[in-house]
Amino acid sequence: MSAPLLQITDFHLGFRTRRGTVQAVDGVDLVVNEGETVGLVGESGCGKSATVRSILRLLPDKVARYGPGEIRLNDRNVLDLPEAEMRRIQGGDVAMVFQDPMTSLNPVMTVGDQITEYLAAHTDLDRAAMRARVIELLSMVGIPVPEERMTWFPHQLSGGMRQRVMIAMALSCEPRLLLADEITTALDVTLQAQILDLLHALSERLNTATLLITHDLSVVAGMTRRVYVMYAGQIIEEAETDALFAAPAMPYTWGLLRSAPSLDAPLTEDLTPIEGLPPDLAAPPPGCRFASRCPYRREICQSRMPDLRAAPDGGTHRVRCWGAQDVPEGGWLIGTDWREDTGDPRIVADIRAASAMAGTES
Ligand SMILES: Nc1ncnc2c1ncn2[C@@H]1O[C@H](COP(=O)(O)OP(=O)(O)OP(=O)(O)O)[C@@H](O)[C@H]1O
Repeated sequence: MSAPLLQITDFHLGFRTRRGTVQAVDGVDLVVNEGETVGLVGESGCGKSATVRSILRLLPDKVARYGPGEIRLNDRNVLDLPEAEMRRIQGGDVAMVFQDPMTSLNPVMTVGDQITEYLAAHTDLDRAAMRARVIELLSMVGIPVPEERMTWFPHQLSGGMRQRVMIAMALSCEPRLLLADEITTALDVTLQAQILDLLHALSERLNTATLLITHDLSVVAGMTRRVYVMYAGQIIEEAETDALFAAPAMPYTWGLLRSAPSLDAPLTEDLTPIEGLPPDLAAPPPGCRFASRCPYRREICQSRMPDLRAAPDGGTHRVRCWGAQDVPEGGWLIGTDWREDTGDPRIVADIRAASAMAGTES
């Protein structure tokens, strides 16, 4: 069997700060296969961006310390590649789209010139062919009258249009892997759905694998087949997306589901945020990193870190939680029905609704 397109193995990343090393990524394993769309979900500050930017080595050299661990792209460890080779990969095999197109687009260049410049750096098309390609790309992402819009500056376009331009640019060289970091966070709900639909359609058409990074679990429903949930620098749960929605095995994931707006709930319904704050990554606690916020914590949770192991529903579902593992050290603290034991029918109903949504749309 050939190696996965992207294989991250026991990857660590530290930031040097005056307070010591902030261990932003702490032993992450993650795989994206050719043509596959995978989600990476977690609250702000959990290390999603740090993980994803490490794939292209985009973090500031002065403060970032990569490793130990490996990030293999096409079976080559990017952490060992020379700078020139990394530049070839950026925008070639791998492209990235960020949350805020205004900071990624040049405000004093027309969008047409920016895409042309990108194409010139990565292809050997002549000027006429590049112009035709720019028009084709803009119309591919649904920008009307592309011949005219390519002469516009970023500030003349709406937020949704700017995000479409970024997607056009990222896909212009038909990358094998697209890294999409919170690309819909700044958009309203209707635009979010449009951009996600567009990305879904284009990545299928071009057979581009996508790593979709978001703090919002509802974004991955219907978009991804598999999802990784990250917390305080670690993967704490991974599963097929519909399995995760049907039976989140870790109280943190369950909390994320409760705090995400459910598409069919009335707008007046309160969301339930997860109480408390993540730990300081410069001095993480010895046990489970979610323990201080977890309503189900026991002694072992605070003193010993659980490994990522098979979840109760089996298959490829894995979870880093003492309460959801069948282990002699103290598993089944919570019991298999703990999600329903809370007596809050709304929570269970929400999980079921989300699961049904994932089931119908995946
Ligand atoms: N340049 C830096 N120097 C020091 N610490 C940093 C730096 N960049 C990020 N961090 C820290 O690393 C941790 C992970 O940050 P990261 O940006 O990867 O999180 P995230 O999950 O992507 O959140 P967000 O969605 O808000 O970007 C955080 O604790 C953050 O404060």
